[in-house]
Amino acid sequence: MTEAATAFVPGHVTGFFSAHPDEDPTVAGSRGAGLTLTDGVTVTVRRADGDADAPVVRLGGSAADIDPVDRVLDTLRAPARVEAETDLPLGAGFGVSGAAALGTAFAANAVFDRGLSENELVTVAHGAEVLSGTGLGDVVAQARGGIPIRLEPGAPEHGKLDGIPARARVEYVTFGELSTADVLAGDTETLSTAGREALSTLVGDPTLPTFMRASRTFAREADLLTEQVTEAIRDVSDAGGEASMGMLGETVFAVGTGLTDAGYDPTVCATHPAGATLR
Ligand SMILES: Nc1ncnc2c1ncn2[C@@H]1O[C@H](COP(=O)(O)OP(=O)(O)OP(=O)(O)O)[C@@H](O)[C@H]1O
Ligand SMILES: CC(C)(CO)[C@@H](O)C(=O)[O-]
Repeated sequence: MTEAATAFVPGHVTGFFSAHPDEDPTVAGSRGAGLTLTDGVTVTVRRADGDADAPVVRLGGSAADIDPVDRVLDTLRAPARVEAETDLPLGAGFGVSGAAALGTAFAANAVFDRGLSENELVTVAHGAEVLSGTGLGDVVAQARGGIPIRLEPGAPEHGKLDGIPARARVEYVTFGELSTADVLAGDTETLSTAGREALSTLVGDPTLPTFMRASRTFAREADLLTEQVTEAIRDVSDAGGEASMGMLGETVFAVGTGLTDAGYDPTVCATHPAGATLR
């Protein structure tokens, strides 16, 4: 009997997206594109030890409420404790909740011997994330790795993914949080129109420079930019680099040394070459 299992899930920063709600959470999702990151979330699932007072989920050592993680445990009928560790900022557009859900699915399947396939586990985590309102496309992107292009929304049996064949150093700074649940619960028509245009631009030229340009146009047209984010993107541009806003957070990400060259002190990572894995 396995007592514990650990999974690693890359972070995912969305550059642009369109929202595609549906009553069926495996059909619901987003189209768009983003970067998966070597900075991610390490998730350990352990069989519950019978201490009813112990928190089910810990994030960075403290008790945490991550709704999609609870849903994954329910779906997999897994009486477990979950420990998530990450260096990524929370609530700032790095897909921490999706990563925690996907890592929980992979690790709980191993611990409780549930016998599900990767696509099935991605479907469980994607559905949990959609029902929680915390994301639409992070889970499928994090399961793929690299630089995913989400051509069709939804879990694996409905969604369709492609990718940009490139690798890059990635820099980021975060000025604050943006509530994904609030944005997704509001009127998403304007942002989705901008997201569809950005996707057609990227599909015509699936390269990193076009991804960065399409993401900047999206952020502007979707009306999501804040003053600090606008200023940082402009600074990077003035220094000859490429940056955009991480959806959905008050986050700026750049490829190469864009933020450093502009005088910022960013966190540095890289695009992640592969998707979520058990350790
Ligand atoms: N101080 C905190 N701020 C924000 N979230 C926190 C905090 N502490 C714990 N959390 C939990 O961490 C998770 C962060 O995930 P959330 O969906 O808010 O953002 P994200 O996944 O990092 O970004 P996004 O969905 O915008 O890509 C949430 O489920 C939240 O419950
Ligand atoms: C909605 C979203 C931007 C939240 O991080 C992400 O899940 C996405 O790209 O679908």
